[in-house]
Amino acid sequence: MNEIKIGITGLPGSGKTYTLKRVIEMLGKDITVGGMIDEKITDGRHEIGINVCNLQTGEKVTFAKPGVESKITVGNLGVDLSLFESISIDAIKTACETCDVIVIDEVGKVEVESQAFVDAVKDALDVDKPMILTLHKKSRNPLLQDIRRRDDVRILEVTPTNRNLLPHKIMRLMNGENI
Ligand SMILES: Nc1ncnc2c1ncn2[C@@H]1O[C@H](COP(=O)(O)OP(=O)(O)OP(=O)(O)O)[C@@H](O)[C@H]1O
Repeated sequence: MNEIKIGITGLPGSGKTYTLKRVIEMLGKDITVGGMIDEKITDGRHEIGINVCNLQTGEKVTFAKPGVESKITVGNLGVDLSLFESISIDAIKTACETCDVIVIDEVGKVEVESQAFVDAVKDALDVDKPMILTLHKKSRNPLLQDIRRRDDVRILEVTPTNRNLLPHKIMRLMNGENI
């Protein structure tokens, strides 16, 4: 597999995580995928929490929930960065050491508040392995700006029109096609 790094970007709710999950399914069981993924919890109408999951072990923790006192918030959810770090940092480091493909979902406004996460993402970008990241589209955070400027990261935007095709395009890029 090609050692390509792909950044999936797009507006909130455009389908970045969905695209990433489709690609992971399409990679199949013979490829080991590691890293972390954010998962929104809803009650059908409102977001009531955010989990961070270790893709390899399945371990997960709810790091944003109502009632958590924090300077960092997402709507009415308070963010506990130390809970976020308790899963994400080890998941990224282990993926860099042991997996075929590294996944980081997502490099977003909340996540970049964690310096340990920022450092882990920077280290992962220097590993010679295929990598897929999802990226907040508008944030001007320095890490996101750096990733957008790197010439070894191919940035692809999910839109309502391309969202069913994009996983196939990503697979072709990972298989070394020059498209
Ligand atoms: N290609 C698709 N086909 C069907 N449903 C989709 C598709 N892409 C996304 N969705 C649905 O749209 C919703 C939002 O998708 P998703 O969570 O992937 O967006 P996101 O860009 O990661 O959002 P956020 O910016 O909030 O993290 C989800 O309920 C998802 O299941």
